[in-house]
Amino acid sequence: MIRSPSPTRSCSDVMRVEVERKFVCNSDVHEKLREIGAVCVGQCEFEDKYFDCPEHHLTLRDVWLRCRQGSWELKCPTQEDRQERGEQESHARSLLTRYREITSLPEIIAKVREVTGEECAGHGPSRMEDEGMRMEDVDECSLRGGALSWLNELHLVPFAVFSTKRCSFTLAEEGQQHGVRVDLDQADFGFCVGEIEVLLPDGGEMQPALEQIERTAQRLGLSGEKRVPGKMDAYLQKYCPEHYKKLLNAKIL
Ligand SMILES: Cc1ncc(C[n+]2csc(CCOP(=O)(O)OP(=O)(O)OP(=O)(O)O)c2C)c(N)n1
Repeated sequence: MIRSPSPTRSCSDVMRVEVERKFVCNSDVHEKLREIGAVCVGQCEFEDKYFDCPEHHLTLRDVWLRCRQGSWELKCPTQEDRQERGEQESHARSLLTRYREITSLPEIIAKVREVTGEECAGHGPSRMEDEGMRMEDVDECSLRGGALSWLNELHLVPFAVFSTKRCSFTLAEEGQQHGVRVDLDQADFGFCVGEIEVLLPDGGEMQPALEQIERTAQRLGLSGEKRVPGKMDAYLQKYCPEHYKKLLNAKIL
């Protein structure tokens, strides 16, 4: 298997917005990608370890902290999403997600503190052991990220760990400065999903990205009306049903 230089992508911005549409990955998707001129830019395999406090204060606010191959990333809702939450969404928007991505560790720690209002910290000793979590589960990421202390202090423990084999494609479009990226993911717990994705600098114009994704979906012949579940939906449903139920009830998933 070819390993791309970075499974976390090459964009060097520490803050950017990821706009994406997931799709059900059927057997003819490779052929379809070839037909529309998508170029395979590599395959890679990576492990994701997701963290939250035992009370799920982060994920219940739609904030996703993970360590991928030693690099920390935080995904949180954009300003627009916060405004739209609870309002009727347009058809196209309901299939699309937008998240701000933060990759600078000091900014991640600051954001986690802000989001939880430090709810995760300061309630006595860590509940890792109560939750059956072991420090060995965190060591690789935390050591590469600097130190264990911030995870411990904020009572953050891993709640999902899985590996993904990813095949990535780019699709250029006439008149568009940036191509669209299509990822085909195969998770090690038996789940496959495709993603059409555009990365924007923070504050970048959203509408062209939404239209580019819609055009790509049409070229791939995608017609689904319903939100397509991602790897996390499938993982939690299978391994953490109580956590999954809470997120469904809170309309996060
Ligand atoms: C369709 C949909 N996707 C994600 C969420 C929220 N969410 C759940 S887990 C989660 C974090 C993982 O995001 P995802 O885009 O699924 O990650 P991945 O597939 O590894 O792609 P990469 O980050 O490499 O581009 C989010 C944002 C949602 N509510 N609805």
